[in-house]
Order: sequence, then C-alpha cells, then structure tokens
Amino acid sequence: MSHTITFYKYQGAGNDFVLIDNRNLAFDAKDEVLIERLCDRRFGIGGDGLMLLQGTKNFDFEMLYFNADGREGTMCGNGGRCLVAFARDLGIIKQQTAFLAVDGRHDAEIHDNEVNLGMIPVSSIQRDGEAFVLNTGSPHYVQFVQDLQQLDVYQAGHAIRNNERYAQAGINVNFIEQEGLGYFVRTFERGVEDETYACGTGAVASAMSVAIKEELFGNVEIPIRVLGGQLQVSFNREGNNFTEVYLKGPALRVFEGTIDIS
Ligand SMILES: N[C@H](CCC[C@H](N)C(=O)O)C(=O)O
Repeated sequence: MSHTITFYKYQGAGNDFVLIDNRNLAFDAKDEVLIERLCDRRFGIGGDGLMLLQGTKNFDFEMLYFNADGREGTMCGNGGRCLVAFARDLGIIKQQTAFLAVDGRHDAEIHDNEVNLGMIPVSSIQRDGEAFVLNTGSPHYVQFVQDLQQLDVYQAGHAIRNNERYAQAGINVNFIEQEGLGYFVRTFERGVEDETYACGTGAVASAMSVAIKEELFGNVEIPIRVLGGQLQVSFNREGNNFTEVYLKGPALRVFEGTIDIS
C-alpha cells in the first residue's frame, strides 16, 4: 500500500529539521525507524531532527521533538524556534504564542523571520574539571578553548560524549571562544552524533557559562555566533539562578514536499 506524507523543511541558524503538521495524529510518533529514515540525508529528506506539531489543551500547540536517530529527544531550542515559525505559517498563531514542549511551557514572539523563544530557568551548574555542565532543556557540557576554528569538534566532542561519565545518557558538547563583543560556539550533538551547524540549548548553556566565568549578573545579553548563523541569548542572573531566559535567532522555511513511505 502506498502512503505519502507531506513535510516541511525548516532551518534555524543551520540547525535543520523535518516538520510535520500532525494535528490529525496520522503520523505514528513511535515509529523510530521511519523518523530515522526521514532524517537521513541520503535515504530520506535530511535533518538534524524531526518535529511533530500537535494540538493540545490550554496551549496553541504541542511540540514533539525527535533526534536524527529516531528517538524522542529532550528540548531543542532551534527546533522550538522553527516550530513557532511553522505554526505562524500554518495560521495557528500570529506574533505571539505559548506552546507545550517536553520540558513544559514555552512563550515565544516572532518578527518576520526572527523568533525569540523563552527557555526554562536554570539554577544548577556543575563543573567537570574546567568545563561547565548544565541542563537548559537538554544536557550540555561547555568547554572554553582557543583557536576554535581549527579544532576537530567531531573528534573532541565524540570523545567527551562517549567517556565513562556521559556514555550512557549522552551529552551535547559545546566548545566556546570569545570573539569581539560576543562568542563563537561549535557543538557536537547527542542523537545526531556529529557536529551540527547550531544548537540552541547549547548556545544558552554556553552563554550561562560565560556569565559564570566572567561574573556577570543582572540582565545579560550575549551574542553567540555558530557555524550556521547568529544567535542571541539573554537572561537575568541572580546568584546562580538564571530566569527570563531567551534564545533569539532566524527560523526559515527551506522547502516543502511529499515523500512516499510505503
Ligand atoms: N539542536 C538542539 C539540541 C537538541 C538536543 C539533542 N541533540 C539532545 O540533547 O539529544 C537545540 O537547538 O537545542
């Protein structure tokens, strides 16, 4: 039996996603094999992850996020920004929204192709040697380095993600270097098991690590350049409590199409 799915491809600073309007629940969210195939860049559409937009009570919509390996993931910041743009393009929302994701409620505002997405507050930051370890919706390891442009992020990130401490649950590994008034960040992503062009929760974790390292308090805004573009992270810091956390950056539709999954 032949079966066709309509999909949309979006990208946020080069973090790219397959998006499906699943308000009719026709797509089986448990089909890991299919999700992995759709995300495959050679045998499928290609993407760092896949998201389903579904209906839910009390919110404009619900975000279900899957890593490229087909498994349901924790929060994805750039994915959230792309899903907000998708909801706007579908006519579900206008400029403002409150939606539900795996880590709870997210508020967002959209202006043209820029989405400013509210992220969960953070109050616990651990150290692993010189590195910072924190959960901004997804778990992150943040290490300050020099000459980041030249670093072999795949090799260094893969080694940390698979070391004894992180192998089982996995972790996203970010490398960060100061650059002018902002910072440059490169990320090895769990679930993709490769470097991606951007990672939103990683940008947030990196900006919070900067605040700790540089002892920044109050309202802080940090520009974060990633391989695929420019992100802005803002928050309020009191002690080690980070609230009013926002991730801002571009979110754009790339193309749409249908794929035969029979
Ligand atoms: N790219 C995502 C992060 C996804 C996290 C995921 N790879 C995991 O932790 O399993 C972002 O923009 O926040």
